[in-house]
Amino acid sequence: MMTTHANESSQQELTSILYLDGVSVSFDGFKALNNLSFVVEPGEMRAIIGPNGAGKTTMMDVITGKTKPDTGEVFFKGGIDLTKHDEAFIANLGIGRKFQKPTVFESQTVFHNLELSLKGEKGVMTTLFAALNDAEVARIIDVLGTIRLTEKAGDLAGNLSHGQKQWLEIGMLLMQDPDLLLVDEPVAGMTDAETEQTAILLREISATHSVVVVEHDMEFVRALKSKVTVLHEGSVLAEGSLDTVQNNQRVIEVYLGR
Ligand SMILES: Nc1ncnc2c1ncn2[C@@H]1O[C@H](COP(=O)(O)OP(=O)(O)OP(=O)(O)O)[C@@H](O)[C@H]1O
Repeated sequence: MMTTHANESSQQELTSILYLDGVSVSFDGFKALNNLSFVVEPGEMRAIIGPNGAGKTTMMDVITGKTKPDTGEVFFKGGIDLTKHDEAFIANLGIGRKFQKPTVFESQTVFHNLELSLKGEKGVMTTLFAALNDAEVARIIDVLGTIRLTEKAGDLAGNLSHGQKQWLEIGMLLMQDPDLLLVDEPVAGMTDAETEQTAILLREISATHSVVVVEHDMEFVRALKSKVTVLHEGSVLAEGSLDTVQNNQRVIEVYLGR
């Protein structure tokens, strides 16, 4: 008879939005990920924390197909084996990634940045001259509201504050309507007010999308009110509410207490 654990695992594999099991990645013999396993449920927001070098970026790289794991399983939406696909294909499957540094088109307006991100692979030249249909305009207006940039729609992206550029880039991801958003250190360099707004904004987004956020700022992580996974040396050290992991002795030793 199969063990209960195996049955539970395969059940989670089928119903989860993101499923990592036993994932290892080595660089020249150094294990950046070491038997990493965690599961994100549909509609969940998850914060990933951990010291420098814990493997957070490598984990994102594995999910988005930039790095192939040496061993382990990575599944999206139940049955899609992400280890079998490249980055472009995975992005089209509905996984949007926001890197730490914003990469908006500075010489274009906020509105146009969102327009250029519309799904449909129209190509930049076509998009520049194609008229938007009503549904597309409505969608851009909706996203402008979500990212708090309605008033800035006609401004050049280059004139936005650092925090607003981060929001615009989140908006550009939202235009593609991904099922899963991966957000890397969104509040680094933000003002306190922007950081607070970003937590509210991501919580709103998580009502309709699954979101994985990597972040060091504990006050921000608390404001996300999500389950937290602590990585250390390429594995999960602890998982649970922020209060639970903050009181975990091992977490205090390797990360929070330093
Ligand atoms: N391409 C690579 N070649 C060699 N070593 C690498 C490579 N990428 C990552 N590493 C190493 O793997 C480990 C994990 O790195 P990773 O960037 O995933 O950690 P991190 O948790 O994102 O750290 P940080 O919080 O500093 O961004 C580090 O020790 C890093 O030096």
